[in-house]
Amino acid sequence: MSDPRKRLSTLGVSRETMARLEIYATLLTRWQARINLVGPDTLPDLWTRHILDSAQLWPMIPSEARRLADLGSGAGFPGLVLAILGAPDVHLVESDARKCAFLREAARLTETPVTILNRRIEQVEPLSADIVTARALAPLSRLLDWAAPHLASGGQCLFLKGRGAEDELTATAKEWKIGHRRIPSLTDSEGVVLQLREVCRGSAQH
Ligand SMILES: C[S@@+](CC[C@H](N)C(=O)[O-])C[C@H]1O[C@@H](n2cnc3c(N)ncnc32)[C@H](O)[C@@H]1O
Repeated sequence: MSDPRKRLSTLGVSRETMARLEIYATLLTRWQARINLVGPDTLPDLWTRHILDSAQLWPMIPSEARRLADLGSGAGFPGLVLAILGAPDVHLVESDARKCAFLREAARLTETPVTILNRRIEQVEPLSADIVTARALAPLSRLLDWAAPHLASGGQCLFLKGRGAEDELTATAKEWKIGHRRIPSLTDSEGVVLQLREVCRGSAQH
C-alpha cells in the first residue's frame, strides 16, 4: 500500500483529521514559495516524506501521556502533525521566527491547540513532557543534552533517525544510560524511530 493517505487511515486517522492535514499541506505548499520550510526536492512527496513520516509516531504515544514537546519543529514535523492527530498539550520549540509565523498560521487554520515557543531549546524552562520528539535536528548525543531537561519522570523520547542511528547510539553509551528500541521506519527503508526510555546520565553497564 503506497498511497500515503491510505496508510494514514490504517494508523487510525479519521476523515475529519485528514481534512485538517489537507489544509496544513496546502498552506505549507503556498508558504514554501516564500520561505524554505522543507527541502524543495521533498515537496512533491510531502505526504510520505513529511506527513506520514511524522504520523508514524502517533501509535507510539501512550494514551496516558499528558504533554508532548517537539524540539526544532521547523514547519511542524513531527510535532504539529501529532497535534493535529490529537496529541495532548503539544509544545513546539523553534528558534526561527518565520517558521514560527508559519506554525501559528497552520495551527490557526487547522484549529489545533499548540504552544509555540520561538526560542532556542537551551533557553526553554523545563517542560516536563511525557514525550519528547525530534527529527533532523542534531546528533543523538546533543539531542539527549537538549531533551533530558524536558522529560517528565517516566517520560520517553521518540526520535526519527536515518541510517546512522546505530553509530549514534554507540557514541552515547559513555555518557548516557538509556533503555532503547529501534523501530523500522514506515517511510524510509534505512530509517528508524528511536524510542528511548529511562534516559539518565551515566555510562551503560556492559
Ligand atoms: C533541519 S530542520 C528540521 C525541522 C523539522 N524537525 C523537520 O524534520 O522537518 C531543524 C530545525 O531546528 C531549528 N533549530 C535548530 N537549532 C535549534 C535550537 N537550538 N533551538 C530551537 N530550534 C532550533 C531550526 O531553526 C530548524 O527549523
